[in-house]
Amino acid sequence: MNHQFSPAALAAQIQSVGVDIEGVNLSYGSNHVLKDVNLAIKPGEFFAFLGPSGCGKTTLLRLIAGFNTAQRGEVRIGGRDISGLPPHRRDVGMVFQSYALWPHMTVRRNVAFGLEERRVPRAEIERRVDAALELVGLKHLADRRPSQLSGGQQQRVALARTVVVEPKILLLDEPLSNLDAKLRVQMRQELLSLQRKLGLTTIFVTHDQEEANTICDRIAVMEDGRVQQVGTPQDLYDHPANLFVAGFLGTANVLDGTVRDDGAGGRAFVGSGFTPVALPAVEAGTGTGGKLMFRPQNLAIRADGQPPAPGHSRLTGTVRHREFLGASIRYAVDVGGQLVQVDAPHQAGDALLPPDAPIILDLAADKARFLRQ
Ligand SMILES: Nc1ncnc2c1ncn2[C@@H]1O[C@H](COP(=O)(O)OP(=O)(O)OP(=O)(O)O)[C@@H](O)[C@H]1O
Repeated sequence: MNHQFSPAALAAQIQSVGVDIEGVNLSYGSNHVLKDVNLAIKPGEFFAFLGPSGCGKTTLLRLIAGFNTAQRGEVRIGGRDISGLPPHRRDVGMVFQSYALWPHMTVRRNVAFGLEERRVPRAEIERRVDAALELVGLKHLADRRPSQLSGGQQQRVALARTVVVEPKILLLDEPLSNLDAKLRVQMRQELLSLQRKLGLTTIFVTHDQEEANTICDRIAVMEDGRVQQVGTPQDLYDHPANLFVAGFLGTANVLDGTVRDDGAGGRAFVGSGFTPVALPAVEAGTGTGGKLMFRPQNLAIRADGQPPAPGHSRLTGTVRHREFLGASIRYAVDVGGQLVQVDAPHQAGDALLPPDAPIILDLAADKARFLRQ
């Protein structure tokens, strides 16, 4: 192997491979934790497992790493079934929430450790460690111990230590959760730029939708051991498959109602406190009950007397409370006994609506989604 031992050469050594998870079921005793999980992660993709605490994200990640065993199903890396392989033969690098650095070793020795275990020649170790430290911007701190580093720097050491052995897949288990809010934002951009430089297929576990949205190409939203939906952040936000996904990726307004004929050969959603909302693409028979989901920014406040704009439904309600957010005001509005949130853009000098004020809202019908559950 002709290593140049620069960050670019380290990147060139990494081959992007895909990860396929098929029909995976895993139980701890009677606790069925992963339920028929199927996922196809593409080579070079930055992919997130996103979901609330206890939904099985870490269990799935550890299954890929080889620390857990499924009762049913298969995991393939680069097309090869790795279910029978122990962790050290899977070419998988994992970064833990706690970093798991050796406290008695310098940064350099921490990063070198995996290469020493693999009995890589000393001179090659030195050069590869230099390249990995340069990649994460820590060459100047190579002789410090972990306790002499900030949280963000320790995180970078953990990353350097993982990528220096040139894994095929990088697994990150809530890697930013021990950092303060400002550093978390900075580190997520660093993670993204490192991942792009290396082109390394990366799976990132998080319960923080903003983190997943800002850095990941695609996200699998998980709930109670099942994958609810897979898509780009924008897909999931704009076209959630169900109420769980809608509510997990941002604020979701939900109105109860029923599908009815609109009298012109189409369908409309009908309920209390709003005029019928056209549902042009919905495949639900008349009389089907369901929910209409839309975002706070899909509503516009109208002055009394203005007719609804074309393609809009009219909602009438009462302001219950408001939050001043600077650039906008979020009003919580009672519409026919159901609470709806609306974001109104704010300019200096604008008057705010007080609690108990009547309010008229227009909903852009093409932004609303009919959901059966
Ligand atoms: N080693 C284990 N033995 C028994 N049960 C476990 C074990 N590890 C996890 N569990 C259980 O499996 C379920 C899923 O846990 P997991 O850690 O995968 O969730 P998670 O989505 O990663 O949550 P968090 O965000 O809190 O880490 C939980 O009910 C948990 O209690």
